[in-house]
Amino acid sequence: MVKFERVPLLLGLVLVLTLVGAKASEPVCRQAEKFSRASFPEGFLWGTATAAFQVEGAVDEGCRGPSMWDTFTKKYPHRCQNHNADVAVDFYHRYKEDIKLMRDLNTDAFRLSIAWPRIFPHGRMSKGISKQGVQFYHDLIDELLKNKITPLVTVFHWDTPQDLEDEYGGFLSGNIVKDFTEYANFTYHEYGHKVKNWITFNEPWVFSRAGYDVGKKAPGRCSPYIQEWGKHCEDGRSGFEAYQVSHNLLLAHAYSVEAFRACKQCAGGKIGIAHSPAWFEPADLESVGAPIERVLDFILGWHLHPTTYGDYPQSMKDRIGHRLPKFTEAEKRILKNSADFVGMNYYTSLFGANMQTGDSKNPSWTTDSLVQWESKTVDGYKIGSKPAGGKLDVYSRGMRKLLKYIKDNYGDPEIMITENGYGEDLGDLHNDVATGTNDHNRKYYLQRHLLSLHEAICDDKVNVTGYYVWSLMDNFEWQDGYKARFGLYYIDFLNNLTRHQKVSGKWYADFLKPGFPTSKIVREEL
Ligand SMILES: CC1=CC(=O)CC(C)(C)[C@@]1(O)/C=C/C(C)=C\C(=O)O[C@@H]1O[C@H](CO)[C@@H](O)[C@H](O)[C@H]1O
Repeated sequence: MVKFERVPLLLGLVLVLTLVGAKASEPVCRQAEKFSRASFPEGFLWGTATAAFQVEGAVDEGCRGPSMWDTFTKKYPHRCQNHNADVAVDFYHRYKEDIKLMRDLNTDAFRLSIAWPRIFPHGRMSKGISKQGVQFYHDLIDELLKNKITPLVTVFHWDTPQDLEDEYGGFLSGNIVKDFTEYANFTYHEYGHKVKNWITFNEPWVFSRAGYDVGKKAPGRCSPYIQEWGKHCEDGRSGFEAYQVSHNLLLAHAYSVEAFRACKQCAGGKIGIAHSPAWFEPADLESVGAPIERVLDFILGWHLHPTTYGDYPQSMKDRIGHRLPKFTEAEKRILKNSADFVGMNYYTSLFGANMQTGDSKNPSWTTDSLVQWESKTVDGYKIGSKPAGGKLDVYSRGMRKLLKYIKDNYGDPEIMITENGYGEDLGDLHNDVATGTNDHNRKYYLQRHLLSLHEAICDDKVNVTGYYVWSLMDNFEWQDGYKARFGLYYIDFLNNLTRHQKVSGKWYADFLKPGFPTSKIVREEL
């Protein structure tokens, strides 16, 4: 029998054992009267995200050199809606005003990217450094810090210096590893004492597949047999180049992380990659299990497996064979554990249908995975709702499932949602400010995803530490030009790029306002 006076002692022992048993990384959720930022763990970062090429403009200022996206938009205007990013939304000149908008949203974090050709206009240091470019990012970062907004810096968001494209084909060549590492290392040493959160690469899967397998994004390379885009591609080799590009990119990541970890002024900082997986549900019984595992390996494991475990997923090696480059043992060692956190950009989910055979004569990333992407099951069920004008199906559970999947399969890492947002094409009403700001669909999208995120953190105990809405404001949406709007602020392109807060922006600001009764939505309504 337990004697009364021993009870406190026993309770103390239980408490100690519980604390020892609990993982230090496990999130501590808080009770809040209303669903709001107060429902999330203390210290969670709330922000918005952008990328240099999509917002800055000023492409000829401060000695900036051209990037491959400048070339792509000028050489193939028809592949980008006849739009370019020469002015974009003029963030280069208006960043102070835009930081006020971030304050108005009650955000405390901001994801930006550095444009490589703004720092090294010709791609490498020996060919010149742009002092103005370097200064621009100092000014921007200082202004953020002055406003108590924590920067998350992406070193590379797709704007390869054109000179490196011309010299050796950019990421198609192993030469990029040295040049990228030099550039990244320069940024770490220049800004590492001010910036503690870093991302080396944005969305390697999209960069390699869309640029070098499908040909939809710069540099627009693919084989002629690729549906829809093949007719536009002047050069390329689908089923080969994307794997080579990612191989070089992964090595560039690993060597640059080694440089980051050796950089004294970067001490206390962390660095990762921003991935962009979709979640997949099986389209039929035949697709349950292995096919879904395989497509997740292809879309996420391709880059997350090497940076966690040092090599590509076995399913990719089995399927792609000699077309998948191999890492040496030394490279595997440097790749392993080369990310301090996992960045995840989440937008949508799809159904995956098992394919019996690939197309060995006409290889491509998609057929290599032996999984067909579908937006409906054979019975006609949709993965989620797609409001009129919306770019993608809305399926917030996919985000929760992916977070749990990463926790379970990649060693329970720290994760940041580095992008999440709703894109729409307003069609004929593109320039109608009232329509553009009345974006209830975006507000619902954010609400649903934040509820799923809360479940991932508080119920599944996934270690998520930040959330960034894509995007602060409408901007240059790559091959969709300015037609697709993602912002919490509407840009009036006909009226001096005036910024207008949308309904979604107002909602996010309220959600983030300390103590504000933001919303009556409860889980059952999901
Ligand atoms: C949007 C998606 C459609 C698909 O068919 C495949 C997905 C579901 C995996 C998908 O998420 C692909 C996304 C792509 C191609 C691009 C992307 O995620 O880009 C990032 O998102 C922003 C909005 O598109 C973009 O502006 C930003 O620069 C990118 O980081």
